[in-house]
Amino acid sequence: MTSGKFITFEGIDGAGKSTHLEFVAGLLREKGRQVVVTREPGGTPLGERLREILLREKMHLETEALLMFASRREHIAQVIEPALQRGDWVISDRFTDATFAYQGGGRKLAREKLEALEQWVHPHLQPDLTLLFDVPLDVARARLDATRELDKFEQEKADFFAATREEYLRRAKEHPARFRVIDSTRAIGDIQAELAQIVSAL
Ligand SMILES: Nc1ncnc2c1ncn2[C@@H]1O[C@H](COP(=O)(O)OP(=O)(O)OP(=O)(O)O)[C@@H](O)[C@H]1O
Ligand SMILES: Cc1cn([C@H]2C[C@H](O)[C@@H](COP(=O)(O)O)O2)c(=O)[nH]c1=O
Repeated sequence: MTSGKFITFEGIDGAGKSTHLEFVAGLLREKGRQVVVTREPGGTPLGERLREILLREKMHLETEALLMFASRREHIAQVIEPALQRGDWVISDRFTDATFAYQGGGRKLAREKLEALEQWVHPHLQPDLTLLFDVPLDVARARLDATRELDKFEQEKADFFAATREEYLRRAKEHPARFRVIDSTRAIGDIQAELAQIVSAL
């Protein structure tokens, strides 16, 4: 059995990450891999119910961080770990970097608290590769406005997203072996050409 890998997609809302999930999954399937595509918050029946609450209801910032990690605990137990143990590849639309970026950067929750939760919930699990889709705020906002009704996070102001993006980029610098920063302002075809190179090197 080949060993599976864990790939996460990250970026501020509207950066374009979801556009490329199935493309990367398709590349891996062409190479004969079994691929599980999932997301956070969500990915399990309980996680999807938590997602509904998290994306709609206002709450204390610590409640929000705890619910993100509660959803994640279930996701790891029910989906991520079983898939990796089977030798499948897992692609998740967001994981713990999102909590550091949104609840830490955006909402200013102390990083030490998030590190403690990370140690509790997944002390031995980290993505093998994190693709960070990076765009300036105005580009992300224009993409969102063109597409849909905005959820609780998407309605946040520019300074929230500036801090979220900054924390993503800080983490990418902190973990250079794991992160690949993708310039997501480019045409979709150009981004996919880069993704194909990254995947073939895995
Ligand atoms: N490189 C690109 N150029 C132009 N438009 C793009 C590009 N990438 C994505 N888009 C468009 O931007 C919109 C948002 O993309 P997408 O849903 O992939 O973003 P996202 O980062 O997953 O957002 P969210 O996290 O809020 O779900 C979509 O309409 C998509 O077609
Ligand atoms: C995992 C995670 C997510 N969020 C936020 C980020 C997004 O605004 C939503 C998820 O929606 P998406 O469009 O499907 O990406 O939730 C967060 O604040 N903290 C997290 O840990």
